[in-house]
Amino acid sequence: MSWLSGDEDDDEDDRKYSEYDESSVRTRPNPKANKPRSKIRPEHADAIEGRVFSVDRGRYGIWVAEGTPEERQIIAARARELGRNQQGKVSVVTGDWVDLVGDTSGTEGTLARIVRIRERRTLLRRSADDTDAVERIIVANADQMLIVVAAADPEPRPRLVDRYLVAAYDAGIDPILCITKTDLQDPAEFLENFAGLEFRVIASRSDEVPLEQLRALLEGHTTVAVGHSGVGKSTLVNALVPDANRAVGHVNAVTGRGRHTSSSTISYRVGSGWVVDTPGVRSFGLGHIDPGKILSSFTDLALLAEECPRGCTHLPDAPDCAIAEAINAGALGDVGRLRLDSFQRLITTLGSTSV
Ligand SMILES: Nc1nc2c(ncn2[C@@H]2O[C@H](COP(=O)(O)OP(=O)(O)OP(=O)(O)O)[C@@H](O)[C@H]2O)c(=O)[nH]1
Ligand SMILES: [Zn+2]
Repeated sequence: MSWLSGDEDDDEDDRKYSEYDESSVRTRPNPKANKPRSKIRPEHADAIEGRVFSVDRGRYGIWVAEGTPEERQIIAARARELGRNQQGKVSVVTGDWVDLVGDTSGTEGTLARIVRIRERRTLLRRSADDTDAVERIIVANADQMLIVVAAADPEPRPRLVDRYLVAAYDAGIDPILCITKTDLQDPAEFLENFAGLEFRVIASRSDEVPLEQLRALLEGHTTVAVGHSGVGKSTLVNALVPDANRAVGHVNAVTGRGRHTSSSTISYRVGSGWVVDTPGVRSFGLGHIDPGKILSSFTDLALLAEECPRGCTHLPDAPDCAIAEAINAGALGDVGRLRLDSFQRLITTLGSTSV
């Protein structure tokens, strides 16, 4: 865990955390890096690509030619040829890169067709609850998760943050923790819960939103924002996104539909980055998650686990767990114990018995 700050005074903290802070420098500077490439098949060779920013009852709002003079928003529907998979219709979700044919002019009243979904780089999913193995996709191609939690009012719950972390690690998405309402409470004590984890932390208060730091974090990335109701997520997004950038407004003007009635996400453009807000996501079940993937997000622990007995749970009561043995022998220094504790807490979150 590392604090992010524009403040020079924090150099000391940076040094303190630097030994286990490798993930915070794992940035992806190339703004196009989260755009998966795939070969255009011969059919629809004239298709153009675009990125889905809204989903509303079978109509998809799509940005095309982003960052060029031809940049525009268009509305599209699914082409029949998109087909079905075992779960039913192949779904197009916010964040998907798609290939489009038909009228792609973006002129009012026109409709393009989505003929292909490009390979997804990440997929953030949830189940209705922890026992439900049916997964729902929240967003495709996000590479960061902004976990918004209030320092107080509502009282922060470490277990809830754990759940978001599990979902992020499972999806291969970098978590960032944003603590709001720091005017009400010093978040230091709460943050001790995460001392063994590698993620970036940013503090915010509504009278002093750290806009520059946030914009720098979001630039060039697709960031999905999650948080419990009342934590101040809207306040944060409102400060970050002037009304004019709200992509969703344009779609409503074209379709004449009510404001994001049935969509559970709303996307905003911030510089060359995207923020996908999830106000409609009420629960975050983890029934679909594979605990093995959580371990692989802890690369240092995963390496030690190679020596574990088959079927090792890596939990405190696991006999001969090689991770625990190595850490007790000082393998990862002082932070090793904290990391193992955090990892164990996360997999216990899943109620899993085997990793
Ligand atoms: N003291 C303090 N209050 C804040 C801060 N940020 C937001 N609030 C207040 O907290 C309440 C909830 O803020 P919202 O931004 O609506 O929270 P939200 O997470 O979007 O919640 P939902 O709209 O329910 O999803 C509002 O009354 C805000 O004025 C902050 O930094 N400090
Ligand atoms: Zn083990």
